[in-house]
Amino acid sequence: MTAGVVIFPGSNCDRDMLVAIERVLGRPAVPIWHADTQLPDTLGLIAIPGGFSYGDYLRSGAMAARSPVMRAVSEVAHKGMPVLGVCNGFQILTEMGLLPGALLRNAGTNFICRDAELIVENARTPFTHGYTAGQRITIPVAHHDGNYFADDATLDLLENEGRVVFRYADNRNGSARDIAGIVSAAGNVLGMMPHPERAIDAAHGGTDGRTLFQSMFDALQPA
Ligand SMILES: NC(=O)CC[C@H](N)C(=O)O
Repeated sequence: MTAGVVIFPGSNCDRDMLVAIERVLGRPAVPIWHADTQLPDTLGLIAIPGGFSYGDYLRSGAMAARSPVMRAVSEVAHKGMPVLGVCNGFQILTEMGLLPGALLRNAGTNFICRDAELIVENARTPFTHGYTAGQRITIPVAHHDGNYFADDATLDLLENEGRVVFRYADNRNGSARDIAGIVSAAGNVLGMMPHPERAIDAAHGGTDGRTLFQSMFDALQPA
């Protein structure tokens, strides 16, 4: 199984994501360029990293969502391949319609860059089964468009289906219902604003992100 990391012009967390996967999985991840139209055959997992794809023009993630490679990503996501979108990756997944809602400008309009305390709401997903429900973890955030928005009916649906995976313990960006991360109805697509790839090594100041990568890889191993 190979893990791929999609790279757009303006991505800036792609290297961190490649390194996080390599460190935790023990095998190199493959970079996938935005203009590619085909994905490698050996791919078992796709990560869409953070950054400012296409300069965040129009809206964060709007142009990346329409780039050639994302057609192929959408196809495999619909077939059940795990897809992790972090920060700009989450924005791209909502713009593609793979996840509901939108990421609006932060309440207060400031860029927020800090360690965020999260509550693990659902520890039964392929991405979070190594955590325990209710566990508090610290993962860094760095964004200006992290204010999760969806209408009330969608928010109720997400809550009722257990699709809210992470919540902010201290919500500074204004996200509806403190939502920091959600999964798709089928459970194989996770979007989250905090950066687990920035919390995998003690030198980062914390390693709470490691469990997310470990959970994903464990879920992919044949039984
Ligand atoms: N770190 C990131 O991925 C930044 C995401 C996005 N472009 C924002 O600032 O909201």
